[in-house]
Amino acid sequence: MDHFSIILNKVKGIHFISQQQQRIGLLTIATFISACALYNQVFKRPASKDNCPMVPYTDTWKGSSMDYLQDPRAFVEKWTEKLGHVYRVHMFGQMHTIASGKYAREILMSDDFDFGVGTQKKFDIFSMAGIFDNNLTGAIIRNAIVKHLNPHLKEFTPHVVENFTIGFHEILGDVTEPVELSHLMPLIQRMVTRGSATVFIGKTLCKNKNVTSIMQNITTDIGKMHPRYHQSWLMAFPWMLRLYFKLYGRLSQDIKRQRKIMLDALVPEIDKRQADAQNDPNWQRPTDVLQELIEDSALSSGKHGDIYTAVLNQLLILIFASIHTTSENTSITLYRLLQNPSVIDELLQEQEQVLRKAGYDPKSGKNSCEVFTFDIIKNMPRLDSVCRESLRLRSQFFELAHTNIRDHKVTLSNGVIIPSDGDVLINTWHNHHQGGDDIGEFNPFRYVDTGYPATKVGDNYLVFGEGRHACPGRWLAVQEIKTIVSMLIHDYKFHAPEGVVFPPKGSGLPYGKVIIERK
Ligand code: HEM
Repeated sequence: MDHFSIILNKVKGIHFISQQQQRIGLLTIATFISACALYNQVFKRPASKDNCPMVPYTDTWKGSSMDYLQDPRAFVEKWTEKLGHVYRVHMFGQMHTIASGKYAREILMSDDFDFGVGTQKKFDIFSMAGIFDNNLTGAIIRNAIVKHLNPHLKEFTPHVVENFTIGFHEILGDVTEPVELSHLMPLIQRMVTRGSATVFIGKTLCKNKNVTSIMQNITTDIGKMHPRYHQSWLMAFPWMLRLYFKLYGRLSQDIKRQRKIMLDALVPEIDKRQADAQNDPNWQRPTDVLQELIEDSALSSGKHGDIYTAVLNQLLILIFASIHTTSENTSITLYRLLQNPSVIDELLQEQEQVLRKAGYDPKSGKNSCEVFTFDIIKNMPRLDSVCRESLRLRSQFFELAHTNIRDHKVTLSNGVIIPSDGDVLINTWHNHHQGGDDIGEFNPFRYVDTGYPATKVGDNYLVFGEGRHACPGRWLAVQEIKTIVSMLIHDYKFHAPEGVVFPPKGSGLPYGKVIIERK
């Protein structure tokens, strides 16, 4: 089967007029795109006039992609040592500038570079989710989080904790006998989804299982359709990759079905809220993100389509940014604890002290729903440090793609030129490994009393980015991670009978069987 038939089969539900027309159309597009790609690679290589060193490569199409993917850690360490903080690597069909040290900050702090544009070139999850809003802006969701979610975290916490418990029971029931899990992710994803759903869509909609199932799985489901898993050759053709993303979002029956389920739930809820706000004198305004979006003047202006579609698209952006990221990082923290069980004991001692000080009897058998309030969690510096250390040590290498969005070149302070539309990857691994001799080790209480909580971004902690676009949801994320860890270690005993593996490549997500037993 040729490449174009394969794309067609992968992009579900394509219905063109005839097979022959499909082929002619796609071959024409592909020939044009390949010619442009070749032109870009041969004639538009970034100027070497800026003396930026480059990782040598022989394969014009793959560049250094395979070397990097096979052993990213060795690749990053070798070339950073040889070439320094800023160098070029040809990967995934194009030249990238790699930046570490202070140059990472220079990129992240600059308005000339954009994370959204850079990321979408590699994985345009918005198009793949059927979001085709030309006026799309991240400012709306950022505003809803910064102005309305973060200030209310404390009051959200009881509902979030209650829903973590519901999520736990949905997956594991009462755990009357020890339960074996092949991986922690499904449990954590459900807990994070249930907890986040109360904050995002409110106390009524969060009970809709069809909606929460989509919230939990849509990022992974779309991720699995990325060509890197089934048509990796497409990665060498950035233009074709973009075409694939768009076609998938336009034609996938799965996406159409998921959007319809979400809309079927959202439309009556939005209608009801709008009617109640107008007609019910005793109406109590919900404090969730959904209400902020309904009232957002830009979304109701019609510029982003009808209000229902506009709100759905913003909620999807929020879901993509939050559920999978928080679930992954909660699992990473828990696997670190499973790898270092003595740290769990130390965290339990901290819990006991904090709970006693707050007037709880830790042995009273009270369930964790009631005890883990916002203030209790805030008073656990050792837990916070474990969290920061676990996230810092995550296997991440060249991340946070940023594109020069200006129509002119940008020159970094060392003279390196980033052409218009040029891409920079941040060498997170290098920055996260700057410090003392033990910086590569898991030192759980490294950050206790240092003034560096898990939410504080910095040059050597880029988990949440840095600068004006640093993750606005990190307070909720860290609060969720710490609460889930606290609840689980408070009520259950955990162990990993076959050990835990932190793979140095791929997603970098740790794995290992886990046995959970009620205390
Ligand atoms: C551990 C979990 C999370 C991680 C690791 C994470 C990481 C990130 C990173 C690296 C960025 C890009 C920052 C930059 O451009 O410099 C980002 C942006 C963003 N995150 Fe998070 N995030 C997490 C959880 C959340 C949560 C829970 C929310 C929502 C409540 C959220 C909402 C956003 C939004 C809206 C942006 C875009 C900000 C903008 O463009 O101005 N994230 N996040």
